[in-house]
Amino acid sequence: MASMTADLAFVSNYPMAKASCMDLGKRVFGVPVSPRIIWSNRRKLKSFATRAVMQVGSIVEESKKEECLGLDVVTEAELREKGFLGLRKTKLVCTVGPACCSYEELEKLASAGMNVARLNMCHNTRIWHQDVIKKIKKLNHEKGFCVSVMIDTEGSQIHVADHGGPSSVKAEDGSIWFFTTEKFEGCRSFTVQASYEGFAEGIKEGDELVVDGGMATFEVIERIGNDLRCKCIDPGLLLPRAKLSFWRNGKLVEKHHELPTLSTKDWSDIEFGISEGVDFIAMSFVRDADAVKHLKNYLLNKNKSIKVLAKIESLESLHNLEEIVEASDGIMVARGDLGVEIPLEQIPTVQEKIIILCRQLNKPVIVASQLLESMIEYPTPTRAEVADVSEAVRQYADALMLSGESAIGCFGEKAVCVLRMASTRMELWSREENQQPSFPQRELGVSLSDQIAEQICNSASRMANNLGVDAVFVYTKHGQMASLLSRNRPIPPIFAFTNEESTQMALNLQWGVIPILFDLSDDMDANMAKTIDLIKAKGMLKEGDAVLIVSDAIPTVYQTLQVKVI
Ligand SMILES: Nc1ncnc2c1ncn2[C@@H]1O[C@H](COP(=O)(O)OP(=O)(O)OP(=O)(O)O)[C@@H](O)[C@H]1O
Ligand SMILES: CC(=O)C(=O)O
Ligand SMILES: [K+]
Ligand SMILES: [Mg+2]
Repeated sequence: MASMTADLAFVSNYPMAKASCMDLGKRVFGVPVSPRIIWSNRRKLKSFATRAVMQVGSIVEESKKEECLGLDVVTEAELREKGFLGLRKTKLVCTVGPACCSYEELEKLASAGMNVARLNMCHNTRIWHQDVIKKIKKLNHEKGFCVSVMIDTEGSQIHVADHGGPSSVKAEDGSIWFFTTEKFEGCRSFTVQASYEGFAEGIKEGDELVVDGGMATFEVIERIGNDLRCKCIDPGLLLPRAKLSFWRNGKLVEKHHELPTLSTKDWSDIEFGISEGVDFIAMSFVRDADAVKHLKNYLLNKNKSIKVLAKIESLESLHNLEEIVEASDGIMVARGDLGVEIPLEQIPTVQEKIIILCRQLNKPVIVASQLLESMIEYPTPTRAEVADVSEAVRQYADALMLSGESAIGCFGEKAVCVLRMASTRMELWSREENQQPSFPQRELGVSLSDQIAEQICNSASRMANNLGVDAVFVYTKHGQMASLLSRNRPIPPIFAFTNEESTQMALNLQWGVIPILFDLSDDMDANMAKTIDLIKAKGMLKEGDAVLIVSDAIPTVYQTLQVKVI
């Protein structure tokens, strides 16, 4: 049987330590695979640890004046309070809206743990969004936060343009309503404006018109040109921009294929995002991989390293899930609109399936919508909401997202704290009480295109867990190895040092990764010595602490790897 061995270069000046590492590598894996690492272990290699740290200590004396560690203020505070293993791994995304758009409110969200700010281009003006982006960049620059910016496209969706009332309107059982595409000013009672011209096309008498995934339901009783006369059969509320879907014989009548994934307005919003230097573009209502590839190529041709996230929120996207995940830089499980297109009871299993697929294909995944919905109005979440949040963390999603809770709610900061506390608690439970194997290797069955990097990171993560190291340091240009390490969901946090700001901001979304902007040199020994020293100088790393180091930053070091298939 063919077996693969990797003979990898150690970045270490200590022959004795190197031999011990190799030996331990063999014992840990049972095969001679050894990632290029330098590490010291409190328990197993005490003498080497002392020597290594002393060596590093002498280097810091020389470099003290010129460097500072670009660790963000939130991580630094958390690290001081809880230590390496207490750092939160699950990332938090907050939607910015009128309730949190001031500098002070944004600062509160950032302090509470917001990693990414999301701007939904459905709402408000570009000037408003520009102002928010400026404030976030100012907070990062002046106050030492590290918050990335995401814009979320409006997409082409069939929704209520106007329902004839100022806010919500009740539809009573048996009441007759007109749904029209005719544009009119002001209110007409029992008349609802739909956003899309072709809204009534293909719709027949007897079809059901479902509002917001079940908030209210109507039966189509007559089609009159572009209008539908409908009877309310399940009373409920019509909210502004309520989503509309049609059902026939218990199946969704799919209408998205009639609409472009990126409208003219979406392209203008993308241009806006590019010029404002956003880090992520989340594409609404992605149907297949082509739209994602198109946007990615567009950005590539403009030499922009903005990450493209595909939102899974239509039935069609579920049919093409694998190709969409493959084509994108990350995924959002957009449960709000997804719940309009599939029965609600299917959401939990679909969510888990998407999270597993994203991990296999190494793409970050965000779980979004209604996580703490009741906190829009109340200062405490329901028990069911906390259970939902914890389940997403237990499934190892990369990130959790707040929508209305932060955008329009009265308790946005508190909602972030609830997410933070629930995630930290569940991460600890999974790990310490050993309820879940920390390394579910079987779930990572797929081999990615760069097998060497994949194997190094799998092995490194396993070593980090088995040896009980305090932290993993990765030196990375484009974030590849940081992301491959994160994919393994190792126990220690992953400190990713990169000299590319776009890499730093993109890694902000990845589970367990603390991205740090650092002036990497071509000398790996110097990089290691400097970064270890800088963390040590802040009192965060003590003698005897163990750090495992991986790198994809320097091509010449990378090329010293050899892989033999025997
Ligand atoms: N920039 C904004 N200005 C005004 N209101 C906003 C803004 N962003 C969000 N909101 C409000 O917060 C609510 C929740 O926001 P969010 O953008 O997450 O809605 P969503 O329906 O989940 O997203 P999507 O439209 O992408 O499906 C919205 O219904 C809207 O009322
Ligand atoms: C976030 C979003 O777009 C949704 O849940 O529909
Ligand atoms: K949107
Ligand atoms: Mg949506």
